[in-house]
Amino acid sequence: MTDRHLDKTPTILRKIVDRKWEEIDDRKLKVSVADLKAMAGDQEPARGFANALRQRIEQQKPAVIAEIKKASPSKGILRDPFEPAVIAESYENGGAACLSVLTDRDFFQGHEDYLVAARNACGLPVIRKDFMVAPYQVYESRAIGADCILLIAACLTKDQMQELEGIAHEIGLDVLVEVHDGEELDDALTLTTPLVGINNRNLHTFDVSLDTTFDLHERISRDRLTITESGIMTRSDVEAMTARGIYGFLVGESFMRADQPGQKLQELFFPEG
Ligand SMILES: O=C(O)c1ccccc1NCC(=O)[C@H](O)[C@H](O)COP(=O)(O)O
Repeated sequence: MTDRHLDKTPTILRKIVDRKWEEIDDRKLKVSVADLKAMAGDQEPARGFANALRQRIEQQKPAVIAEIKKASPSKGILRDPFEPAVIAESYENGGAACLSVLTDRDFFQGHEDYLVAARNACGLPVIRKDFMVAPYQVYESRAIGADCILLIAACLTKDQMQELEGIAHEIGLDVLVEVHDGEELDDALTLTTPLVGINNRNLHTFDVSLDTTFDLHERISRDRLTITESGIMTRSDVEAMTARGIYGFLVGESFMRADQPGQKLQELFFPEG
C-alpha cells in the first residue's frame, strides 16, 4: 500500500481486508478462477445496474438502491429473523431501482446465498456489497449472478481500482466506486464508471454526516451519477438531497429495522403514493 490515503485507512477496514485475503486463499483451494468463469457462463446476462439508476436520476426521480443486510460492525444485528427473498420482493413492490446485498460473512453476517435468493425473488439488478481486493472476487461476483460490484477507495490503491474495474467491465459487471473524502474522490474519478457513491459514515468514528455528500457532490460532473450512502433515515434527509440535485440513494438500516422494508421505502421516497 503506497498511495497516500491508504495510510489513514480506518482500522475496521484494515481488519476486514486482512480477513478477505485469508478468505480468498481458502476459496481458491476449492474453486478455481476457471471454474468461476464457467459458472459465470451459465448465468443470465447482467441486468443493467447503472442504467436502472440513470433512467430515474435523469428524470429527477429518486433512484433507491435498497440494501439487504442482517448486521453491521457499527450497529450489530439489524434484523432477525432475516429473509432475503421476502425483503427483495418487498423492496421491488416499494419502488426500489436496485438491490444491494451484503455477502461478507464475518463482519456483516452476510452470505453469497442471500444474493442468489434475493435476485431470484425479483427482477431488480443487484450489487454485491463486499470488500473487493482481488480479481478472484470479481469473477466470483459474476459467477453468483451479481450485476454490479463495489470498489471502496479507502482500501484500494488507484491502480488496484483500475485493474478491478477493467475486469468487471470486461465480464459485464457495472461498478460503484465509493469515497469518503476528497483524496479518495480524486482517485475514483480516474475510473470510467459513472457511479460514484459518497459514504456519509466516517469509518474511524462511525459518525454519520450528510455534509460529506453535500461537499463532495459539488466536485462530481453531471455525466456521472452521485449516490449518497449511509445515514438516510428521514423524509427531510431525502428532501435535503433532492434539493441539491442528488437523486441516487443507498439505504440499509432504516429499511432493515422496519416491519415492512418496502413499505418504509415507499413512505420515505414516494410519500405521494
Ligand atoms: O456500517 C458499518 O458499520 C460499516 C463498517 C465498515 C465498513 C462499511 C460499513 N457500512 C457499509 C455501508 O456503507 C452501509 O451498509 C450502507 O451505506 C448503508 O448505510 P445505512 O443506510 O446507514 O445502513
